[in-house]
Amino acid sequence: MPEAVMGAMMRAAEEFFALTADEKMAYYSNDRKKLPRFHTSLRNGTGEEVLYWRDCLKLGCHPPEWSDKPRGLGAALEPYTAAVRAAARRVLRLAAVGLGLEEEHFEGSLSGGGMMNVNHYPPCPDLSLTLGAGPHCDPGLVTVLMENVGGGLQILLHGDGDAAGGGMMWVDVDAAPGALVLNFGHQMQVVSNGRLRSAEHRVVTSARAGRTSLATFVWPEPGCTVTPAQELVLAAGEGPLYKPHSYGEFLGVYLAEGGVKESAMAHLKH
Ligand SMILES: O=C(O)CCC(=O)C(=O)O
Ligand SMILES: [Fe+2]
Repeated sequence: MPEAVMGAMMRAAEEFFALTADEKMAYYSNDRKKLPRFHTSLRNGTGEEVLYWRDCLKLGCHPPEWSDKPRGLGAALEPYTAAVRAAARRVLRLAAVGLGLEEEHFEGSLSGGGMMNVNHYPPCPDLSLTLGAGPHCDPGLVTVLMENVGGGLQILLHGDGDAAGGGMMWVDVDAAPGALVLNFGHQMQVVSNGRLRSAEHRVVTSARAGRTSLATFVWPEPGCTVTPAQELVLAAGEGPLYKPHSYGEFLGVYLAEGGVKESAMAHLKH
């Protein structure tokens, strides 16, 4: 992806979070369906042991639109979204071939939807009290992530079950400067009938520096019915692990469940 396209988008995101609180709050809403929407501190509530320190601007990508301050955001959004979708399409074609499916399997309405999280995690003086974002999987097919400061994103590794903690541990995603990070979401696990798993991830805070990240989600159109790929189900003779479902309906359930992998996937299992 052209560095100028990535740089302009990141600068615009940083400028948004540098606006006054009043300017940002013009977009504040608790209505999960609204776009664009500014919100803060994922799942912060009473009785939780950890506080989530994140501000987030949620943007629609179809079409990408922004006409307010900062002006650079409106100009940067379209070329960035187009480049990200092109990168995601390449990865989806490779994934399809790797799974033994037609190269075009994910094209069309299966990958025709999406949106973007523009995230900002302020620096935090006491890391034991906060997370940037709690453990979750993304709901769609693939997420393309760009960050301005390395470090913060962690992924849950599933070991062999012998190690302490049941073989699970959080590991840092150590991306090279300027690299994009891609992770699969729930719908990839469904289509691949469990061969490619949705990746559980979280974000830890830093005492030194704030961090801005852009997560662009590529997912099915809301009216699309998602099923495990027939070829995979038949080839393995194993039966479909997941039920056919409307993506729009699943997204409603996912948002209500707060991103916990088991409860979201329980709605899809046969
Ligand atoms: O900031 C990050 O590295 C991850 C953000 C994320 O997981 C999300 O927006 O879904
Ligand atoms: Fe995520």
